[in-house]
Amino acid sequence: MDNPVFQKEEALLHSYGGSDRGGHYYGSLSSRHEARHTTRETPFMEAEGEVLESDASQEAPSLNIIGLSYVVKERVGHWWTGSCCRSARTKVVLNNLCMTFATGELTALVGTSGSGKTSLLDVISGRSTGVTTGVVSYEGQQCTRKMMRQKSSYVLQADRLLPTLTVRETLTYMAYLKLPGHFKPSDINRKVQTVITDMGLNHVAENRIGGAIVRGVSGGEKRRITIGVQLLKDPDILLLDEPTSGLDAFTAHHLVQSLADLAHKGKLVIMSIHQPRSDIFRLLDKIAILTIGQLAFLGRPDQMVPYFTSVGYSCPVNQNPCDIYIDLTSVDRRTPDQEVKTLKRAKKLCAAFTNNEIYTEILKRITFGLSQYDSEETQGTVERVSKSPSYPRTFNCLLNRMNIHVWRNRGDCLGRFIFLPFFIPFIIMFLGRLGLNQESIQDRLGVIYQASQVPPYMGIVNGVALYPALRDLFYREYQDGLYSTLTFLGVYYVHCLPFNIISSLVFSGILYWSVGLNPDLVSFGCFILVVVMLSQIGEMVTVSIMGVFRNIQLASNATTLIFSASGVVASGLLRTIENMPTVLQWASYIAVHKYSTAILVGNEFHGLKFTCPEQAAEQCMMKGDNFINTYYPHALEHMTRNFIILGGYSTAVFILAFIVMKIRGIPTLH
Ligand SMILES: Nc1ncnc2c1ncn2[C@@H]1O[C@H](COP(=O)(O)OP(=O)(O)OP(=O)(O)O)[C@@H](O)[C@H]1O
Repeated sequence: MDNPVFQKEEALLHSYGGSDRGGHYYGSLSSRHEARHTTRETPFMEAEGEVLESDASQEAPSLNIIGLSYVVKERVGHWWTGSCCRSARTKVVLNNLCMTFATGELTALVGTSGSGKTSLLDVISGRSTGVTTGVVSYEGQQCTRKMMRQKSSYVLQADRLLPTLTVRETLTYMAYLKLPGHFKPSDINRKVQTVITDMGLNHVAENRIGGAIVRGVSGGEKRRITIGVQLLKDPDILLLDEPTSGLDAFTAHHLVQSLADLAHKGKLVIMSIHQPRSDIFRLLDKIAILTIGQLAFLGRPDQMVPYFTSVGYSCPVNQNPCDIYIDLTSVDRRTPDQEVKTLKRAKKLCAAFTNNEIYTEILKRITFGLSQYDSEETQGTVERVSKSPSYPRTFNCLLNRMNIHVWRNRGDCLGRFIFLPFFIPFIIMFLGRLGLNQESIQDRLGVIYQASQVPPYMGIVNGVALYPALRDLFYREYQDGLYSTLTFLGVYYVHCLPFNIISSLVFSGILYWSVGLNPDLVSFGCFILVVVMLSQIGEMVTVSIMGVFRNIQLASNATTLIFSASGVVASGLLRTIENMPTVLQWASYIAVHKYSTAILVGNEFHGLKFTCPEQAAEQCMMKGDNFINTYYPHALEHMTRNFIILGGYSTAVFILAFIVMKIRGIPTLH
């Protein structure tokens, strides 16, 4: 420990401290030693003596990982046991990794499924959910989640793009969300064009992305767009999880060639890949083989065969070394005997690597890299100050994107405008034109029941059709730190309002005058307002319930049940509320239909006079106001109050959707 450089490194690492949940998400060097899960020792001490002899002309590594362990908790048992009652099993996903990555290099993380490649990228990018110990540093400084989100961009395995937008539109909207507010539209267009050119997307720039039904760009082009989205911010570090998965050999080769070009232009690029073909292998600057969360090799591709040959595993002629050595380090879990045998071999290979001079050189480079930045100015954690776009710009951009998405999607658009009015012919056929005889009282109640039941259902249908795709995109963009949950829900609320107003106007306008409801213009206005509010409430309740149940089917069933129950129990149209059991009478107070029906009944019957056959005059309800006083006693005097409650409902369900999303959190996306 006499070595001055190493002492400084120790001091720097100790000063980081902190826990996984704090501002610094990697533990200190001391916690690394405590949390070590194997008996394998990192030969820091051997490296220490040689640090000052390290070749100073060597390029300083940028991203260093020192003694990184990552532990997650797995819940064991069936879901119905409840998450609180299920026992939790601790799983060590990454075990004491020491790695170094340099700017200007493309490094591939390879290894069999479950070896820890994605988890390592999650930890580096600051998206891990488990407990992390050890140190990740960039340019000599302890990384925080915030810092890594600013400096790095992470391309997930799955493309999450809106199928209705063109390639250029997708990148332009993302540029508005990602780039600082001082970027003018002309700067943004220039930036987007540069990314389109860099990613080789010029020939499809004006094409729609497309989806399962409408054919758009190819799978490889989608991958390039996803990568392009992450390049808009011009990140120092680009992380990619399986960028070639699902691509044919030719497209995969070209994609990796683009990544290598990017790296050679001055970026630090790390990608995970299952089993690179030999043509891809040749494009890599570094390769890391992971197995059982440990490092079996990290070095240049040309070091691989000599290294494995030196530990007793040569590569047959004309074979892809990657295929051979990934298989060699894999654990075969098909039979217990095979598992024991291959696990032993994998552990032996990991231990052998840590005793090899390539590994010692890695440790020297880590220490050398840390010493490069160990100056007064770079002490501590410095986070790049990045100006975000202004709130109105973000809001406007999201709103435009959502509206374009709906307008371009024939199904969503027709759903928004046509579903609600679609009910009109059915209701007209069923009831015909209302007169003012005694039977018309029952018929009017039928129209009121339909007018208060159908709009929330249409809200549910529209919410289920549109919201999930936008929510998936939101999860992705939220993880990139682009905007908040409140902004997303606010934009969704504002975007659906005009659609609900237009469809409610059409629905109410035709229905009201066709069947001949109360011909008073104020009553007509109140009728429209109730229909708009019910549509909006229906859609926002669906959004809230989809926050509770991420399963769309479950959420739509639950929302339908809620509104059915509300209509049956609280409208008073099927059974008078006073005749119901006390518990249901109380429950009706929280049901939206109690207030909407009272408004619609008061609105419809006020001032109407009904005819009555002379012989049955005593059983007749001659005045509409008498009907109101008998069955909805306070409907007229509480009209304003009921409207305020309905307005409060719209706000309450919005707040509920926000709270639910906050409590449920954002799922880890892959
Ligand atoms: N949050 C988590 N909860 C439970 N298990 C986890 C969690 N994160 C990772 N694991 C487990 O850790 C192991 C490594 O997962 P990881 O996704 O990193 O592997 P991988 O090498 O990327 O695999 P693949 O190539 O199949 O994507 C797996 O067994 C996985 O189930």
